[in-house]
Amino acid sequence: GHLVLVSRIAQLEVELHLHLDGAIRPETILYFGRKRGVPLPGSTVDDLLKHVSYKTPLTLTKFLEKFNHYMPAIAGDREAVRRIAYELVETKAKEGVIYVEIRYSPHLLANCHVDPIPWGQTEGDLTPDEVVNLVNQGLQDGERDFRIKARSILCCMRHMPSWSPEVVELCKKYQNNSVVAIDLAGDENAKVDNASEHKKAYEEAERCGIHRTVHAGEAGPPAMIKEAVYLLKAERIGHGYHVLEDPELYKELLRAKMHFEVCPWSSYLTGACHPDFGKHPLTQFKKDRANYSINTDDPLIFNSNIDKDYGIVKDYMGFTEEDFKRVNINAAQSSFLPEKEKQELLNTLYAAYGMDPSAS
Ligand SMILES: O=c1[nH]cnc2c1ncn2[C@@H]1O[C@H](CO)[C@@H](O)[C@H]1O
Repeated sequence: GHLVLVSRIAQLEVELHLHLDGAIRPETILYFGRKRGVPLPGSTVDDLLKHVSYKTPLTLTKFLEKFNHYMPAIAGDREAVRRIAYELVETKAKEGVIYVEIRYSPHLLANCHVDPIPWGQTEGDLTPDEVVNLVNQGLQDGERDFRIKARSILCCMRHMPSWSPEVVELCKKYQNNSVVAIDLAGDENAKVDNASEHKKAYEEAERCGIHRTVHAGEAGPPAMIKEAVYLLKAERIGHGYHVLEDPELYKELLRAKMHFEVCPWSSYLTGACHPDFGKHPLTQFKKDRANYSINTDDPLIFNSNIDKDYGIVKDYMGFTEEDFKRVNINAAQSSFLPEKEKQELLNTLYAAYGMDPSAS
């Protein structure tokens, strides 16, 4: 009878690590490819996904090449940039996410005032600044229509230190107008000459009260995490799996309650972790009651959604409903929202989870 309806605890989620350009609907890529006459590797959703998504581990470097297949259809188009942001909020709302931080590189969606112009585009008139404006509009329209909260994080790219000064300037210009933080994404094993530009950008972010996260220790060694924390003053670590190879550092970060943005299915497909989920760093994080969230990362390329990642940790790592509550409370606590909004988010979760706020 009707009692069955209450048997499943309504699980509301908080997602902190999600790439806008790794979460585009294939239908939207096909639409803009056709509309703009940009050739794509397939003309149906299935064909396109055959090239863009995959099921067995690649290297991080090979995974990052997947973006080449479809970004030319989206980058440089105002309507497309605004729409992918809007649609991602809709997708997340349908998955039960009530607060999401969406990250992207403004430069990788632009076709002017960016050097080099990405994806082999011819020069146009969409600047990184206007990209941020368009994404903000999409996110804000999505928040209104789908009644969840969405904020954004602007990415510096490891291999493009020359873009980083503008990334932090855009964070400042749009601070708390959707934008809450700066990130450093891309291939952490790539050799970079001008890495001091990243450091300068992060110093400026700290000076201006802009929150900081860094992709580190995903495919790279624990030294990258050290650098992220102590040099770049990261408040959260994107992935961070390889922290376990430096027990001293791990102990320090546990003590400091450093937040790890864990992406289970992503970590399998990028070859970041041992393919046996029973040996995944998350099992250790769980034992140690570390501070972490569970995230999808690039659901287009990983052909996934939040249920996939929750399913993996439930089936292979023994996560229970109670564990998921704690994960999401930690995520909310480590979110980059201003204090008052963070409290509101926490209160919403406590109420939904039937928890006493003072008991956590
Ligand atoms: O798992 C990841 N590790 C490192 N970089 C990534 C990952 N997923 C996406 N990006 C990079 O971040 C850019 C901005 O969103 C993407 O274009 C991609 O190059």
